[in-house]
Amino acid sequence: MKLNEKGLLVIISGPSGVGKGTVRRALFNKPNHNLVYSVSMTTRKPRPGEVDGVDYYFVDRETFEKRIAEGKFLEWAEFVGNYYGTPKDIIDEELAEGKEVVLEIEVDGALQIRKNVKDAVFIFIVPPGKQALYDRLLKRGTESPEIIKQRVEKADKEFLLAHKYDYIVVNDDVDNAADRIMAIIRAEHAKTERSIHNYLRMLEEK
Ligand SMILES: Nc1nc2c(ncn2[C@@H]2O[C@H](COP(=O)(O)OP(=O)(O)O)[C@@H](O)[C@H]2O)c(=O)[nH]1
Ligand SMILES: Nc1ncnc2c1ncn2[C@@H]1O[C@H](COP(=O)(O)OP(=O)(O)O)[C@@H](O)[C@H]1O
Repeated sequence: MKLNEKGLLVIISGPSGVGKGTVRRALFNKPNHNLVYSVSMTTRKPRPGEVDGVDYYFVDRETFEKRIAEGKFLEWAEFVGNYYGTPKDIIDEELAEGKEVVLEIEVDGALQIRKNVKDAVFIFIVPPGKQALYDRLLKRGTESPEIIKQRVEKADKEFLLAHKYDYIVVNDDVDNAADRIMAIIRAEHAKTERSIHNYLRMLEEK
């Protein structure tokens, strides 16, 4: 029985260092899901251990700007000195296949999608306290103190837009946060319009 013919965009945002990547990896390790991760394109330099095509598509500014001009992004934004964008073509294919496509993106980009896409659920991840952001970025050790400062300052502005999201998830414990996101995705699938659409398709296939 195929009940998820109609794809869903799952937008996960939240300030740098809140644990988006960590929670997303825990989410993908859960059993029985139909999730795929949308690999973004960025002009940021790879961190040690990051793999091109897995964590991001790493490109230079010229390549990124050419892609903007060609309309190749579902959304894009500049974040603390670098471009980040969601490649469009692959997402269209995955949604048509009924997949749940997870985007881990910052607030400007999420709000662009809010305007243009109907089948999307918006989740904002918050830390258990303000100091936690700074502590987590420091512990991760991938950014210089100056960039950490800029990212934490940026977080204050991002919090002001959190009310535009459908759900807030506190990342106190990674596994609990991933469970809550999975519950949100399940609930989204059971919404009437989506369920009726999928149910009728299922009857047609019989
Ligand atoms: N708008 C937009 N933001 C993105 C995209 N990919 C990543 N981001 C966001 O850009 C910000 C910086 O990402 P990154 O440099 O990897 O730092 P990290 O989130 O602290 O690991 C984060 O908020 C990401 O969620 C994208 O395709 N579009
Ligand atoms: N619930 C949590 N409790 C403690 N540390 C966490 C938690 N979630 C993530 N971290 C740590 O915080 C740091 C930032 O997490 P990361 O997933 O890279 O954040 P983001 O992708 O939002 O920038 C990492 O070192 C990660 O191990």
